[in-house]
This record gives sequence, structure tokens and C-alpha cells, in this order.
Amino acid sequence: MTINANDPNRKSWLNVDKNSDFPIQNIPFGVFITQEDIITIGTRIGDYAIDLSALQMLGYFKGIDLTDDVFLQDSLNDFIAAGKKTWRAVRNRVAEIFDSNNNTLQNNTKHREAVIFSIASVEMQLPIIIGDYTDFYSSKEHATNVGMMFRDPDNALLPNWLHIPVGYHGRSSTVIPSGVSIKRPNGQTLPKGEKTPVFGPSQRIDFELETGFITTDVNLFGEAIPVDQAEDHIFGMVLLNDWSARDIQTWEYVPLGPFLAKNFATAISPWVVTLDALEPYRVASPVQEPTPLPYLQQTGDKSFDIHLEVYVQPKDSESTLVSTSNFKYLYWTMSQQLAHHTINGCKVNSGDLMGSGTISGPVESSYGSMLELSWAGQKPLTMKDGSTRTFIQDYDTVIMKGYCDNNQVRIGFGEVSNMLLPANQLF
Ligand SMILES: O=C(O)/C=C/C(=O)CC(=O)CC(=O)O
Ligand SMILES: [Ca+2]
Ligand SMILES: [Mg+2]
Repeated sequence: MTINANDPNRKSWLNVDKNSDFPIQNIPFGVFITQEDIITIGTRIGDYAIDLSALQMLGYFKGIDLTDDVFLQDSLNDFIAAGKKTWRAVRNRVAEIFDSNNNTLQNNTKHREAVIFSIASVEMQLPIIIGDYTDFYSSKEHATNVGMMFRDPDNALLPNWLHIPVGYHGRSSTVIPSGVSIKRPNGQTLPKGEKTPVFGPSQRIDFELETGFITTDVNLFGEAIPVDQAEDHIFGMVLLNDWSARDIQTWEYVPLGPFLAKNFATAISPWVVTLDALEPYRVASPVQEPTPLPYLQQTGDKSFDIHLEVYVQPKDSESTLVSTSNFKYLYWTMSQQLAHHTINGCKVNSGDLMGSGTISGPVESSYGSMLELSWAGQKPLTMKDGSTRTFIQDYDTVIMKGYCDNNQVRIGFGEVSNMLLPANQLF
């Protein structure tokens, strides 16, 4: 019997708060360390972390074609490489094991103790060993806003933008999980009105509200993946903060694009939410005018209705909501990004990370960066504690949250939260 893991009426015998991001319909994948120092692949239901390697050893995945140690790993890479059939079978089986109509594990105290941990007792890890990281630039609103501030307000959108999902190759070595603090980068900047640069701590540290998707092996070297097959190679999505140093960026980016302004830290949320779990929240992406070239023409609804929020929390103070946006505003879809990425034969591997690009919406309150929210520092934002911000200050924590809600089931991502620390002393 095939079960429907997305059935909105499905309930778990584990207690799940109605506002939880992790009902039994979610079943994301992540990596955690238990208090006994065991590192394992797991999932989450409500506030419980579930050890999938323990479940496998106890025989709960019988009948699914899995290698013996697929879950006893410090990354999801091998599991992702096993392909969609496998992830789907495991997610469906977890849904069955924790269904309120199934008391096999529920009635087995010994098994329960080996498998279920309180989320507070485990330490979440970076879920993937990321081979390559690409960041796109797919929000028309963001590209227009930055174009107005950095270049020409009358020709804000560059001529290629409506034809190509523009992107740049990022740096996987500095992709960090939620919870890790970041040092303010030092670098070169050009003071206003000057001709020669100075060196020092960046004065314009920013966040970028993004999501990321993680791929399985997409294509063979030299082959392209058709746009309508692209989703089969997407394992799932995370929240992503592309930390950016705007003053370093404006000086260095011409003509090859972002370099040190964006490779000091890129933070992701620890639970990867599968595309299967997001299926009920599928929506159409914006109408594309002009029609893109044939290899980018997609059919069906290729976007998702994911509500996104950014909070800034000053040190020892409460957080302030600074942006409310939605994944569905993005002009270019993940399918188009992946089709474009491989159209020249570029190989995309299992465990690669693709950033969506900053997700800005149509109104000011939906802008996905401080650069836009404060309009290059001209309009400070007031925090709940009365202090103001144009960019991010030392000891501020930036928190991003995201969830889908169709009034039946809420599927969320949890959060990505990182504190900015002062720069290293100059030499
Ligand atoms: O318009 C520019 O010059 C640069 C924009 C960005 O900040 C690049 C970027 O990271 C892409 C994005 O997040 O949308
Ligand atoms: Ca970015
Ligand atoms: Mg970055």
C-alpha cells in the first residue's frame, strides 16, 4: 500500500504544537549530534529529533533498498545521491511509523528511547558537505532596486536580466549552519568622493533573504538537464542568508561580480525540507515577458507559496521584524535556474547548493536586504528597543524564518540565525 505522507488529516502519536513548523506532513532531513556524541542523519516531528540510523538498525526500514550505513553519516550526501525514489520511500515510511494509527514503535519503550530525542538535547550540524555553491539573482524587484542604487536609476534592470537567470559562483567553504557566529570582514573600500581605497572593517554589513535548494547528481559532464526534468534532481530546500559587505561589494564587483563581499559567510537552516513536502503549496511563478528562449520555457506551476520573515535582534534585546516576503515573488524558478546552469554542459553534483537570490517583493516591507530596506543607508529602521539600523551592527543576530500554510497544514523550515561579531584587529 502506498501511503500519502502529505494527507492533511494524518496525525502523529508524538505531540505536535499546532504552530509547529514540523508536523508529521513535513519530515525534513538533517544531521545532528546526540548528548552521547553520536552523529546521525535524522528527521524532526514537533520538538522531537528522530534518529534514522537507530530506526534502520531496529529494522523499521525493511523492504527499502538502503545501504547499511546510509544514515550513520555526518552529512546527507550519500542519502541524497541515492535518488528521489529512496528519499520518497524513507519519508513515506517515517510517516507510517509515527502515524497515530500505528503503535508498533509507540508501544516499544526500548526502541523509543533509542530513536527519539528532545530537540533541545541535540546539536544540529551543517546538513550537507557542499561541493559547489552558486547564487542566483532571480528577484526582479531586488535586481531593480540594487540597479537603481548601484548603477542607473533610469535603466535599473540590465538588458540581460529578463533573458538569463543571472548568477555567480559562490564559495562553499564558508557555508555555515544556523547558530555559528560571523566576524565582520575587513577589506578594501572606496570612501565617498575618494579615488584611492582604504582598508578596514566593512561598515555596511547586510543580510540577504534567500532560500537554497540542494541537488542530487543532475547531469553528466557535457549534458544539459531539460527544464521540465529539473525538479526530479532537487532534494529539498533550506533558508539561506547570503551575508554581504556592501561597501566592499561596490568597490570590487566590476566587471566580474561579487568576490570577497560575499564569500565570508553564507548561512543555511539545518533541516532540508523536501520538494515532496512542499507539493501542496505549489503556485505559478510570475508571468515572463518577453517569453524566455525555448530551453527555459517551463510548463505547470513551478513556484511555491513560502512565507518568509527576517528579524534583527540587537544584543540582549528583543528582536524586530524587518522584512516579510514570499518565495513566490521570484521571477526565475528553481527549474529554470537548474536548466540554465547545465545548458552549457556544466556538471551539477549531489550535494551542490543553489541560492535563490535575494527575495524582495513588490512593497518596501518585503525587501530582502538592509540595502533596500534602508535605501542605501538613507532611511534608518527603528528597532523595538529604540535603536536604529541602516546596516547590521556588531552583536546583532539576524534571524530568518519561513513556512507554508494553507489553513490545513503548516510546513516550515525552522530558522537560520547567526550573530555578527566585531572584526579582527587590524595589523
Ligand atoms: O546588482 C548587483 O550588482 C548585485 C546584487 C547582489 O547583491 C548580488 C547577489 O548576491 C544576488 C542576489 O542575492 O540576488
Ligand atoms: Ca545573494
Ligand atoms: Mg554569501
